[in-house]
Amino acid sequence: MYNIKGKEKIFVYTGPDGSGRKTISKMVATAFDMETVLSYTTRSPRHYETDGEDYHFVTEESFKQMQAQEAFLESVEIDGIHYGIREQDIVEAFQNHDYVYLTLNPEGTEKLKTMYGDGVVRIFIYANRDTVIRRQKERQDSEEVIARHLSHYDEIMNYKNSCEHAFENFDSPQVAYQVSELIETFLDRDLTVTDY
Ligand SMILES: Nc1nc2c(ncn2[C@@H]2O[C@H](COP(=O)(O)OP(=O)(O)O)[C@@H](O)[C@H]2O)c(=O)[nH]1
Ligand SMILES: Nc1ncnc2c1ncn2[C@@H]1O[C@H](COP(=O)(O)OP(=O)(O)O)[C@@H](O)[C@H]1O
Repeated sequence: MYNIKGKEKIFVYTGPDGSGRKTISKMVATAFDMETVLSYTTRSPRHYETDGEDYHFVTEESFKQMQAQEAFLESVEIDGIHYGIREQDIVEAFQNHDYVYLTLNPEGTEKLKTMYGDGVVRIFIYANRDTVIRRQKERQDSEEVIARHLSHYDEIMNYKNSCEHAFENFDSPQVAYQVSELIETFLDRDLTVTDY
């Protein structure tokens, strides 16, 4: 297991699918020196996804091989699909950045929290059921994918109160601003005032 050092933090975005976790996390990351680590998954890419940009899409066989080599820091199976974060990717991300962010389901989030304690900050992003349905329809997820995601909605919402921070995502620029303010509080800035 990778040992988190000094100022290093893992910000984990969790919450219901379609609530806007990835959208918010990307908006926030533009303002800070933080990097994400893509998961490996055995599911096929959706029409709006690209290998190496959204996920590393791999076969069942390669995933199993990676598991056998204990390559994953954390991995889960959701509805028969495997997802995992490769430990070496985390090691490399921390070589150049103090902050790494991930988008995980509550099970994976909880595993990382147990491993790293204060090194992990959980940011729960949510929206009501109708809104997540509408957003998934807008990004043209299939009825089957939407139904699968909705079957987890209530259970995922139950995780909200366990997280350090929770934001309802109506207006993404506003939420991104609020999350950025939160991340600011972790920055170890030199607060000397300079007159120009
Ligand atoms: N624990 C864990 N969860 C993951 C990982 N990669 C993705 N997830 C989460 O797994 C859930 C299911 O993902 P999926 O249905 O493919 O929807 P997606 O969020 O649009 O990719 C989502 O909540 C993802 O954020 C991972 O490596 N580990
Ligand atoms: N505040 C918002 N208002 C309207 N649409 C949004 C908002 N936040 C995200 N979206 C859109 O909703 C969809 C789901 O967002 P995404 O970030 O992919 O969710 P998640 O990562 O939680 O599954 C995307 O098409 C995204 O552009």
